Amino acid sequence: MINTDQDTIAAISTPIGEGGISIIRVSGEDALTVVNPLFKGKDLTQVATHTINYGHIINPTDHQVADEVMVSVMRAPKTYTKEDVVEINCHGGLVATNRILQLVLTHGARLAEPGEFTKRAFLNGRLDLSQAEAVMDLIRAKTDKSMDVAMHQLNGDLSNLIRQFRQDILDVLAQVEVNIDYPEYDAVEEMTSQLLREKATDLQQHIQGLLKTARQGKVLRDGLATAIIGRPNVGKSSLLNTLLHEDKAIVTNVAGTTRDVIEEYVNVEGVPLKLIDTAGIRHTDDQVEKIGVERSRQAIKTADLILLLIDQSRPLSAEDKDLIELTKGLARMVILNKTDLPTALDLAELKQLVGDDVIIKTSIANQSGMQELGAAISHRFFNEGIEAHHNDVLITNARHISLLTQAEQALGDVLAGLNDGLPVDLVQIDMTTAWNLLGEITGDSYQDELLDQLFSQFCLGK
Ligand SMILES: Nc1nc2c(c(=O)[nH]1)N(C=O)[C@@H](CNc1ccc(C(=O)N[C@@H](CCC(=O)O)C(=O)O)cc1)CN2
Ligand SMILES: Nc1nc2c(ncn2[C@@H]2O[C@H](COP(=O)(O)OP(=O)(O)OP(=O)(O)O)[C@@H](O)[C@H]2O)c(=O)[nH]1
Ligand SMILES: [Mg+2]
Repeated sequence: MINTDQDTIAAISTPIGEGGISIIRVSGEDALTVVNPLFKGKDLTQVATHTINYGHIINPTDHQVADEVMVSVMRAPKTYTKEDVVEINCHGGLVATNRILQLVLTHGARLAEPGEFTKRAFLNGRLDLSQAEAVMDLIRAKTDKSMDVAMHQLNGDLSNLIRQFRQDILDVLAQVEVNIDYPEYDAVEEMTSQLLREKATDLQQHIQGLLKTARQGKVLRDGLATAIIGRPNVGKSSLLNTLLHEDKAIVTNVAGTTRDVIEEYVNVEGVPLKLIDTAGIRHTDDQVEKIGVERSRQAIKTADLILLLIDQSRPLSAEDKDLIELTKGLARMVILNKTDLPTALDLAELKQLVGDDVIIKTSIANQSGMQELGAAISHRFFNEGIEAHHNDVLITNARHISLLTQAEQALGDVLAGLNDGLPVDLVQIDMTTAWNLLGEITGDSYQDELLDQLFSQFCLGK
């Protein structure tokens, strides 16, 4: 296979569409010699590094001006990729941006693959693998909290922890080697297995602790999936709109207004929620509504939290009772809405049906009860310990979870081997396996296929 890691690459690094400014990023040995002949202004090969330079991009063949631009020149190695980087800042818009990209591509650069700039940052040693993954998490972050988690990972907090684990394993393996080389001392075998046992137990506990953060990490990254459930017309879409401070979902007094599931991200009292407004659940012969109802049932199954809305201005209906039954045992909060209207519901009966679940009274129309609802959500969230590790490292990535799980198992094998009295050199193998698995998280050991697969999920231009 031809190695293309030395090519000079180019891509549009800003979203495609109308905007104030667009950036075409060029990286590689020839970045300057590719862009310079297209630039009318200062001689870019002569300007100081890390300067931005005003001028025009021209087509050298017909001398037509493509756009008025600012060009940043950043020479290796202090750049994002550690290669020479040139960034052309042009007017935002499809035409100018594509024109310039085309010119760059026909004058010596090739189109970058998705994530290729960041891949080079990794290959050239500026980032490790978990930091490169954090770059993508940053871009995808939907809440402040998930941005913070990704930022910590980009800063190397996870990498440092993993490196420490690996160093500990190396130290113990080195000690074991020394012991094996000097078998004349008494009880050396005893000491060696004691050493291995202590370290394996200690690391196993650390890794188990990390794996515990994974669920929390997922919530912080993706938001707590919160399904708003209830029969038609109870005020589900009104609740979504109120929490969002935006008229996102259609609200009418017609039962069956919402037909499809609507998802929106919102922060409630510091809790990142992925709110899911659903179609009111009832029996219906309407084809479209039927599908919506089916999707609502699906949303119940996958939700982390269920907000069950009930209209307290009406008696509990059979549909309400069905929904109470359907959501029984799930993480659920009951919201009694329309408290601005006279009460027609039998509260004692409801309490009997929902047991110990939190019940919150609201009038979404009058914005009352919203603070209580926010407080109840954050109380529930933080009391479940979601925030407990908030200054520590959080695991958010499926690849990391899988590798940590395997490493934890390898350490379990170390302990089992010691208990079964296996020879130390066999136990060492499991210890080394744990060391290798941890190394895959930071990319200290990796395979090319992994890199291709990982970076191909990135955005173009990143
Ligand atoms: N125009 C522009 N804005 C951008 C980026 C970019 O590439 N271009 N970034 C891209 O994602 C982010 C900033 N991240 C960056 C991270 C490291 C380096 C860098 O040059 N690092 C060098 C030297 C740092 C220094 O001068 O001290 C290094 O670490 O060796 C640049 C950008 C967000 N904003
Ligand atoms: N009086 C009163 N009316 C409310 C309150 N909350 C919502 N409504 C009204 O109830 C009606 C239904 O509200 P929606 O938010 O569309 O109800 P929904 O549960 O999303 O209904 P479907 O999408 O049909 O399942 C609208 O006319 C709202 O204005 C409230 O607290 N008090
Ligand atoms: Mg609705």
